Amino acid sequence: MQRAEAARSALLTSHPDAHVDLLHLDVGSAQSVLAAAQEVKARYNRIDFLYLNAGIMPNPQLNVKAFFKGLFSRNVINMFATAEGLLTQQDLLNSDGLQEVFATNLFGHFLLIRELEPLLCEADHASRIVWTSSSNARRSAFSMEDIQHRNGTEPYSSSKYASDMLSLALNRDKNSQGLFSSVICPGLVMTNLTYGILPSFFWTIIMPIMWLIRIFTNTFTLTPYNGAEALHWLFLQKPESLDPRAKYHSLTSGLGTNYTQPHPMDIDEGMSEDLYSELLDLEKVVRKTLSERNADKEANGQRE
Ligand SMILES: NC(=O)C1=CN([C@@H]2O[C@H](COP(=O)(O)OP(=O)(O)OC[C@H]3O[C@@H](n4cnc5c(N)ncnc54)[C@H](OP(=O)(O)O)[C@@H]3O)[C@@H](O)[C@H]2O)C=CC1
Ligand SMILES: CC(C)=CCC[C@@H](C)[C@H]1CC[C@H]2C3=C(CC[C@]12C)[C@@]1(C)CCC(=O)[C@@H](C)[C@@H]1CC3
Repeated sequence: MQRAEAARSALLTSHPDAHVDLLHLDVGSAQSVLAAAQEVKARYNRIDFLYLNAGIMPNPQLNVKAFFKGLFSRNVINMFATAEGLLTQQDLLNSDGLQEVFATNLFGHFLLIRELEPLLCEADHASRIVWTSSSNARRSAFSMEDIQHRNGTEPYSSSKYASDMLSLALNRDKNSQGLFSSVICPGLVMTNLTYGILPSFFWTIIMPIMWLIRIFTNTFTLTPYNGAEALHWLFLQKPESLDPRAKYHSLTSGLGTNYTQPHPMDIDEGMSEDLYSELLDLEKVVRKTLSERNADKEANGQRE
């Protein structure tokens, strides 16, 4: 919570009238999500905006050969914008027995939304969900037979594609109850996530090249401030005016101007509805396992 305290202090320095509450939440743990949601429900009776930004890309491996091949191909701009074919990750199982990337980037957020539905779905009041997705989300990385991506090497791409589909399904099912969901991509931003792919000194050395590439793609937003452009832009829009099938991209021009642009997502209604039901089924299993585990713990505690 130390970093959260520091962020809170910084916010209060720039906005002294703001009210900033902190809450501990590990989206990669079902138990933690349920506990945090209980706390939110106890503290508040309405949610206006829920930003689902937490995400991981563990053990990323860069395919150097594919990078140099792509560099001299006609696909070079797309390669820099989406990293298609460049990255794989090694995923692990978490304490709930779920794939960690799936659990953190998608399922934990799904469970949180489900728990907070009473605060999010009020017919007389619009609530907004915003997912931080990625231009790395790709249909071919996702399989309905393996939604957790147990058998592949691109769990990040798969989880982000799943979040795009889930957003569409939420809009279809919940717009009538006042809940609206949108998806953004912040572009390539220098954060701990990118420092996990290549070391920070390397990024510093190639920074002039990155500014040069920005002229051709505009997706190299590079700073968290620039990357947050689409989040801010969405905040200012009327939810009914937004396209549920669009991903809103933060972009930065060669001259450093920030803007937001919608791009159609490569998703279909049937598949997103199927994913939604799969997630509901998995939720039942996870809740059952948790309550059995908690009952066991209680019984053991009483025996001691
Ligand atoms: N950087 C980039 O180029 C891009 C990033 N994104 C997405 O942006 C989002 C933010 O990533 P970014 O800032 O780059 O990466 P960082 O690794 O710097 O930050 C990740 C954030 O997610 C939080 N987080 C991670 N795991 C958990 C968890 N189990 N429970 C709660 N919070 C968690 C971290 O919290 P804490 O600090 O407490 O650990 C941190 O705030 C991610 O969803 C990422 O996929 C999308 C496109 C491009
Ligand atoms: C810029 C140069 C000369 C070298 C860097 C090559 C790659 C490390 C880099 C190229 C495209 C980048 C990229 C991402 C990570 C780093 C790259 C692969 C992301 C996958 C990071 C996370 C995301 O969600 C995507 C939006 C990024 C897409 C581009």
